[in-house]
Amino acid sequence: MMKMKNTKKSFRSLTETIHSLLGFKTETNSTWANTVCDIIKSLPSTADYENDYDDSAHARDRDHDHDHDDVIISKIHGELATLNREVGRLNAQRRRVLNEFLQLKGNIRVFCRIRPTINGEKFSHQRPVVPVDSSGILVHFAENKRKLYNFDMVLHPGSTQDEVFSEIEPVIKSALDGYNVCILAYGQTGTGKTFTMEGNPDSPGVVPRTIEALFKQAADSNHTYLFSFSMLEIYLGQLKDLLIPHARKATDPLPPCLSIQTDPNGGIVIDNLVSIQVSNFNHAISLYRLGSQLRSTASTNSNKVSSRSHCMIRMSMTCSDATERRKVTNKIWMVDLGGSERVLKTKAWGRRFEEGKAINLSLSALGDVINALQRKNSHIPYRNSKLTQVLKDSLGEDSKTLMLVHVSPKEADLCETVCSLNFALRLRSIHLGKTESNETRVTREKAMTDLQHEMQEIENNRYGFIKEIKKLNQKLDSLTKTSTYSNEKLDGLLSSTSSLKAPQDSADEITVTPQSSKIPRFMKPTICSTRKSGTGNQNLYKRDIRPARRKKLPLSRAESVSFPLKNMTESYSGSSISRASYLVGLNERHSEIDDIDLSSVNESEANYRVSLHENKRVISNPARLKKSKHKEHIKHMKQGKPADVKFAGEESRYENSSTTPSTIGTKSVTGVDDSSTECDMYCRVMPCDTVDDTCHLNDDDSEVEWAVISQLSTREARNLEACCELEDDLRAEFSSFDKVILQDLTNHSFQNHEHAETRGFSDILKDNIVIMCNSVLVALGFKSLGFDHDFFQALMI
Ligand SMILES: Nc1ncnc2c1ncn2[C@@H]1O[C@H](COP(=O)(O)OP(=O)(O)OP(=O)(O)O)[C@@H](O)[C@H]1O
Repeated sequence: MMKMKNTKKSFRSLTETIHSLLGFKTETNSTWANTVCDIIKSLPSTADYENDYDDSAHARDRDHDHDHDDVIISKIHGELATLNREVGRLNAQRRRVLNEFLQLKGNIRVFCRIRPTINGEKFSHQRPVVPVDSSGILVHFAENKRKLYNFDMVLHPGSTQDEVFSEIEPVIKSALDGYNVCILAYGQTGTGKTFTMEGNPDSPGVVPRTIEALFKQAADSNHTYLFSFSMLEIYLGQLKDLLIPHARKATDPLPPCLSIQTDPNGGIVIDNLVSIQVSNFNHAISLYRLGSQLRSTASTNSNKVSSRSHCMIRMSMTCSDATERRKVTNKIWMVDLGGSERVLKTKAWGRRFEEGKAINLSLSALGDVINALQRKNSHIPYRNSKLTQVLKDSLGEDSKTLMLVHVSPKEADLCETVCSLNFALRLRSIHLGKTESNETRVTREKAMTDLQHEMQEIENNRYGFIKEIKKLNQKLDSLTKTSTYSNEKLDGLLSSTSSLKAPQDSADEITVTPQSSKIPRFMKPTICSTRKSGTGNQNLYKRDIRPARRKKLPLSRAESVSFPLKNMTESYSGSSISRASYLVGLNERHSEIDDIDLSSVNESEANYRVSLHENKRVISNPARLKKSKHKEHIKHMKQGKPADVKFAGEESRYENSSTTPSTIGTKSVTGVDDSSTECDMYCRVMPCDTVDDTCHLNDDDSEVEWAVISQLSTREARNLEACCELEDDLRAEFSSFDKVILQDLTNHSFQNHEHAETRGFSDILKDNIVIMCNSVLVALGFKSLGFDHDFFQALMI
């Protein structure tokens, strides 16, 4: 206090001193005096000093409070760190218990789902397939001939998608723990495999739920996961990438051939398979929807929209900061197997017959492999089908397999039902049934119950810790208005706490949980699923289907259209570029780039190209050019007219981007009416076929900042109308953007010439009138100067 008073005095005396100085120097130097006066004026008054003093006293008090708060905050931080460590420890324990539990349950588990009756199916006699409890099914062959089938779980006809998924969820946790996981939907055609895997918007199936759970659980964990999505089908024994449009005509370029390879660690790698890094659920689901549209389906006697192939969805995940994980990179396969069918019964012929045969053969090979695995045979016949080759590293010892066998409730299908049940039983009984003595079974079941209790305890403790963290966070919030560990995240953690469920006791009661009618956009059905729903399910699929006819999009023009391939090759090591004629420009410079981040298109796996520049981004789709357009382009080029594209043969592609940079130059396609420019950034794919071809692009590639070529083009994207459809897709996918514009670039190179050649009559008339007027004026000029026309003509000569 004394010190403060002294300071006050010294300030006062400073004013006095300056005032006295002013008096002393006034006569000698007026400028100096004025300056000093100014200083005096700007000096605070005495009252101000007093206020300052009070403020500083308060500030001191506040500082004191702050010091106190700081102590509390650092204490809370310390407690939070301890609690988080505890949660981490419990997570590790939970992982171990879960794994032990699943091992006891069996690494290969078989569930059976009975389809409910649909489309007014009626039963004249007693139901042929009756669930007796949560693990048994009674099949009535005849009046007094019945057989009981046991499974790990029986999902009765009324079981909801929620119930199905709750049984599957533990294996998803295993996937995040680094195990390869395989979920297979098996069964006769029309028994609901696709329904289980894909579901519908009201009751989404295993695939969307699994993807959602993966992202959610990964976000709740303490680690960073990188997910990538792939989708393929095995049709007539051939692998087809479902993220690349299929060739439809003989002249269409073939998509790259997929081949199954084994890496040095014994893992399976599918060469050329597109694998797109997905950053969130919406992104993955949009790709799933796109892939579903390309599935091979057909109408058969048994199912209106029958899958004629095995559809395989792969979510790969990499987590390098979790040492306790089984593998750094692992995957989860979700497979909608083709329907097993008796070809005689379905009366299939021709292609349908071939498809049925191929499906049956691969299913039989799958059965052999799982059977051999269960028996622990030294030889596992993986090589007998493409299906088992692809799943080789996800079916064995170190992975978790879940087979969902589907059966029909119809008496007419009894034969197929028994075949499916026997198939499933063959897989299951080997490790659990016949070879297991009663004593072992009791011990196993006891161990499982113990683990369940242990898991419950872990979850309770974890819950307690998380609640504690939440409270501390709130306290911290009130002190600092910031929190290191958001409560939303904690809410997620709390809701994700799970326990190992005991099998349900009663399966007889059929209850259908009403589903929410509010469905997220990504759950809206695909065209394929809408078709698949058939008449019986029309109420379930209420997608805003595109109008049958669409107005053509006006061509948007770009001042300069460029595609910085040379930069692309730096950021991406993809293997090929598809021929493409269409362009998508996005006008919005949006900050939520992560939402559409297709930038991490995988290594050497396909037709995707990514270029990343500062802020802008463009999405372009590779679509094939019409043959006629190729010819036109070539013709124009030969005539020396500006052309922006060169074409060569049909089949060849850039095989390796590292060989292409030197062949890719730049050339402008400017000269297009810029007043009509609608996009401020463009991207185009250069449809060069051979490495020798030179694709010219604009030197000024600053306009293209983000270039993502994805398979967003549908197979029909060959004309503008199809582009309109594509535009719809894009709008849906990237609704956060202001505008999505498609541009038919194939017309670009011709626009100048067309401009000259297609001038209207009015333009020609206007030109002629101008010439006439000029002539009259010149003539009048000469006349007025006194020269006659002879003189003028002489001049002209
Ligand atoms: N649990 C269920 N609840 C309601 N409808 C179902 C259920 N299971 C199947 N369905 C309906 O049965 C029909 C056939 O199902 P789905 O197409 O999924 O069979 P599938 O086994 O995939 O046939 P395929 O092998 O021929 O492709 C569909 O209309 C589907 O909506």
